[in-house]
Amino acid sequence: MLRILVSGMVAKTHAALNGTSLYDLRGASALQPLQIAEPAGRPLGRTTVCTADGRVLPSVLIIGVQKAGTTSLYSDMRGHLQGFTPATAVEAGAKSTLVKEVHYFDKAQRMARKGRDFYLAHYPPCDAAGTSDVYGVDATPNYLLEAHFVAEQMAAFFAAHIRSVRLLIVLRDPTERFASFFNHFVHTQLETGNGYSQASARARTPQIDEYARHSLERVRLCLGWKGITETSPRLYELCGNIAPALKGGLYAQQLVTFLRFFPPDQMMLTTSRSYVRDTTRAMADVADFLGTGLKPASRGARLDASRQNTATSRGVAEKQRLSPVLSAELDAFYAPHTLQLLALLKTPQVSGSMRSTPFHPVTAIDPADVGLHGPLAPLTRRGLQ
Ligand SMILES: Nc1ncnc2c1ncn2[C@@H]1O[C@H](COP(=O)(O)OS(=O)(=O)O)[C@@H](OP(=O)(O)O)[C@H]1O
Repeated sequence: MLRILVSGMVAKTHAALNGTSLYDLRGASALQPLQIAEPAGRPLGRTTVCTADGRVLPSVLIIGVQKAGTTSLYSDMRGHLQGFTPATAVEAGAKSTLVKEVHYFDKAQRMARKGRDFYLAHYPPCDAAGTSDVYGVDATPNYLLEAHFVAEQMAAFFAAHIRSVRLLIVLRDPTERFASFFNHFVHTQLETGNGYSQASARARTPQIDEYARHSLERVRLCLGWKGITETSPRLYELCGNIAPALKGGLYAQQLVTFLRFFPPDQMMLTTSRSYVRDTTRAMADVADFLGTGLKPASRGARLDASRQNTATSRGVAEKQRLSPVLSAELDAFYAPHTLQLLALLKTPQVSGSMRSTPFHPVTAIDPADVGLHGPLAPLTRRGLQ
């Protein structure tokens, strides 16, 4: 099964590595200027932004990290923040009325075929939403993972109104994230039989160590083809697609890509460990960042810190754990990239304005929360741009 997976990835990756664009968005309505009722370039504030046809413009985007607790964060924000309007599924045939992941900016074909109106149709009319203080939200954690494509599309979509957007990111120890991603993937395959029968999926369930080893091997092969080293900041861009599970933890380059388009004062970071350690504080920080208030705690209401959406919790598949050896190998693989992340967060342009909580100021970040164990090597910004 691993081979089936890998060959699919390779086909995609070859297209990406050869520099060919898989999709052509020219002429798509996705790229036409967005018409907003208010003057362009309004500063960050706490009033609803309405499109010219009277819809709430999504302005709060939880862009990552996939498998870092974004479902809990989204749920807590819905339950505890004032004026927080989730996306509503108005697509014909949609079964649910609430959507966490709209998946627009990461789906080139969807953007090209369905266009901007499809995206905006997920948000309520301003009249219905109330007079002010309403934030449309799109919580699609894949956006950060696919930063090289998404950031530019998103910036083009918001265009002159880019200052209305706030981006939230939860970081997680990349090795832990890798394991969570793997278990999620196995669970999805077993549940849906995606691409092959459930029986055959069960018989061929990949083992997490084998998968990790294979991912590392494939990336190393790619590094050879590309003539770069394992510590290169270009690894994400040049070899990321060859091993999506590994790519997900290369946070520095994902953030750098977004920072090319979005000012850091519109971005807020937290870590899953910090969020779980003190969820109430994290939520207060999110409220502060968005300029909104916390809803008065209703009786029985509680933050969602205990929520787990693992494969095991749904009883579908047993969650696999990495062996200490593979866990250490992944830690070593990620270490230079995490050092780049910490260096990025300490650069004056970023640390001076990015809302990083609860490790504010940025220098107070606990390296262990993002997977760095042991003494820190001197931080370097080299090659980050
Ligand atoms: N409150 C809280 N406390 C501890 N752990 C939590 C919490 N909320 C989410 N999680 C863990 O986060 C993982 C799921 O992350 P996401 O919700 O971002 O997944 S997804 O990308 O939306 O599929 C998944 O991690 P794993 O259990 O390691 O798979 C969840 O268990």
